[in-house]
Amino acid sequence: MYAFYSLLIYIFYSLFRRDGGAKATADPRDPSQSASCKPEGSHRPDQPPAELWTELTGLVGRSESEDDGPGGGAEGRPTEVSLEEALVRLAEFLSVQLGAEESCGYPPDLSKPGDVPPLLTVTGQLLALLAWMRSPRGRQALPQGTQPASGVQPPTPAGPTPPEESPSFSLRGEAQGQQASQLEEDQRAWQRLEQLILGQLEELKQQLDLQDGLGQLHLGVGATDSEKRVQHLTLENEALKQSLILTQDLLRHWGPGPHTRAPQEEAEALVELQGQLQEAQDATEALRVQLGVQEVQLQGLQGALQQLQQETEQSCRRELQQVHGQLAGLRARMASLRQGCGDLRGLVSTFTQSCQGSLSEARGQVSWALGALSDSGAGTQLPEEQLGPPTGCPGRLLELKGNIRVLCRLRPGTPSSLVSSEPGPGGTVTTCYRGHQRRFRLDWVFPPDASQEEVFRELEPTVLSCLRGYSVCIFTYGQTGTGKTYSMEGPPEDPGIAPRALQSLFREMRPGGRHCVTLSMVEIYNEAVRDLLAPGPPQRLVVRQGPAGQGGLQVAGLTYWDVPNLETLNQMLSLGRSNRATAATAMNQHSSRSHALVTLTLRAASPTRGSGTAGTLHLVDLAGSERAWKAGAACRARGDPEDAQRLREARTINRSLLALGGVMAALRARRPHVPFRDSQLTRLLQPALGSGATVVLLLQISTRPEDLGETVCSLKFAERVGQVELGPARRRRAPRSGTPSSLSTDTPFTGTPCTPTPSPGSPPSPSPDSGSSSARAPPGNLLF
Ligand SMILES: Nc1ncnc2c1ncn2[C@@H]1O[C@H](COP(=O)(O)OP(=O)(O)OP(=O)(O)O)[C@@H](O)[C@H]1O
Repeated sequence: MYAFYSLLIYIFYSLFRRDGGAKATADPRDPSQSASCKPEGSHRPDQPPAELWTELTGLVGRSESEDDGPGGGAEGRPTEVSLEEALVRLAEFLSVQLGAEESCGYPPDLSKPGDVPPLLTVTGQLLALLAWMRSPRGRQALPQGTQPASGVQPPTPAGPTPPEESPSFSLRGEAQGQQASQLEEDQRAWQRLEQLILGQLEELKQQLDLQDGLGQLHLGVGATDSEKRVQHLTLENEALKQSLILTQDLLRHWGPGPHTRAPQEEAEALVELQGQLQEAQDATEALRVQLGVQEVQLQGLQGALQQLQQETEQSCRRELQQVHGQLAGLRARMASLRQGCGDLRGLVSTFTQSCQGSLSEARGQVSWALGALSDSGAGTQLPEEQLGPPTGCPGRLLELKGNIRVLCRLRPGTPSSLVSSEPGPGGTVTTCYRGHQRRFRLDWVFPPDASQEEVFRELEPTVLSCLRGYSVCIFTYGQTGTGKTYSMEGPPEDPGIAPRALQSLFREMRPGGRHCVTLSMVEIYNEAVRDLLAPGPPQRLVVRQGPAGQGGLQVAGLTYWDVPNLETLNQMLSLGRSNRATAATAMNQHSSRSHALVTLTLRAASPTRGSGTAGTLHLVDLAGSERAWKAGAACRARGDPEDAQRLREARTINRSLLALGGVMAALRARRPHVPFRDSQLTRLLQPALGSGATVVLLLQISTRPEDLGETVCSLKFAERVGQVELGPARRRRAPRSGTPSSLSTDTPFTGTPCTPTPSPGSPPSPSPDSGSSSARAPPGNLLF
């Protein structure tokens, strides 16, 4: 029982100390402090009843220790027990207590109001009070009730606007009225509860007094068990009394008490608080508005900054692009200047060489003339080649014109808007391929209706320069079926470049002249070099490098024919053509499946004891380029049993043409290494493409839309070839009377001796009316 009352006191103390602890500490009359001063420890029973008892006494002990205050020392201070924990302990204790009473044989009859133990009643009331105090209303009312009247400050003069002046006065007045009435109601409820608890405590006190009297009666009698129990109860009663007194003090002190603050004051305080709240809200709102304005300003500034950054970036980019453009322009200008400088250098060098050539030629002429005069008297006529350049030969102009020229001839056929041309010198071909328009400039463009005569007229000066010792190479290049063979050979009724060139050369040479013409003709079929003018069936020839120091190439077994006249030459050419490999392709019924190389050497003996000239004319009819997939598809569509053969031919042709492109690219870039050895074609063309040679590329293109891809490729190749510089054209000197072996390295093919036979597939035998052709038999391996 003692513990129970102590616990009750503790609960009260905890309740009120938590709610008004600060004030209780500050108040010297604080009952909790007086409670803590009470020597409750001395009232504890000598024999602890159970664990629960220990715990409860521990709780009380803790509350006492806590009550020691700040001066009590923090060392060994037990942890604070929560109110909830105390309540749980109280409930447990009650159940134990009731159980003990039941076990004693006089259980209380709870159905009768008179039999309900006052302890239970008081506890119930306390718990009800506790529940009310923890409710929102209790929380609201309790602090006000426990605050001393002095704590309420009267409204200051500088406080909020008087209610009469405030527009929200009526509303606030209503709120204040409601709060005041609620306060009064709570106060009345509190007083009722207080009265009730006090009454019950009084009843409890009376019962305790009764028990106390009984205890004193028994205390003096003896020391039986009942007496001991009575003594114990007496002590417990004593403790209860003290607890009761303490509880009353607590209630008196911490109860609502008389309200010192009038409702009017409360209302004024409320108004003031509301005013302060309103002010705070206004200030907050103003700050919020200010914040919003500053945020807007910040956003504006950020936007401006971003715009400024973008503008700066754009202007920087523009300037950078301009600088790039200027740089590119300057680079291009520098390149063109460099090129112009190179051209000028070339021209100067050409001109110098030309002058030197002319000078030496003049010297030779003078010396020859002097020799002739001394040998045969003043009436001796000068040889015709020394009288001046042949008619139609522009002489030095040819050298200055450039050593590589690219001409383009359009094959007749369906005109297409995808390929257009501006014919004539410096003409252009414009293609529109895959939506991309491209313009190619060439040295000369022949329209589809250009005649063979027109084409040759442009080439004739170059051809005739061979008579003066120049090395000239004319080759036709283009897609299969575009007219390469037509342009080079031509039909008998409309001959092409080769027959016209030979005719022109023999016309210029004049019968009885000092020129000696030799001829050789080979084809390259599937990378095999074959002699088309061999007396027997065409044999595969071996091409190899000449002995060190002599340079050039060796083509072992190649026949080399002296041609006395044009008729014999034409006969031999037609024989060689007939030996050439042809086959039907998708684009051409008589497609040349090999590259054909005709080489004519024109040696002019010098009238003096000096060296003569040795001009060379290479006429090359290349096999047509054909895309492999196209060739394969065409073969399959035709159902040709020799499909594989055609496909192989197409691949070999393309490979060798690719090698030719590689050689042209290396020459154009002036690389130290030119890959002449990549194919048999480039190996054989090496002398014709060497330094000082004159090269004419006749590009054949188709205007058909389906051939547009190949046409563009061919034009690109021609463009690359046009950029090659072989240096100024140079004349070749030949020994005064030499054999082919003594010719310079660009002298064409020489061959092993053979006896001409009239059988088909071999060179024609000499005929009395047409002169004679004879195969030369140079000593040993002959140079190419
Ligand atoms: N300018 C032209 N005028 C008239 N006919 C032409 C012309 N060009 C080409 N042809 C004709 O086109 C056909 C193919 O010509 P050609 O054999 O010369 O082509 P190619 O380029 O040599 O083909 P391939 O590379 O397959 O040998 C021939 O029948 C030829 O008569």
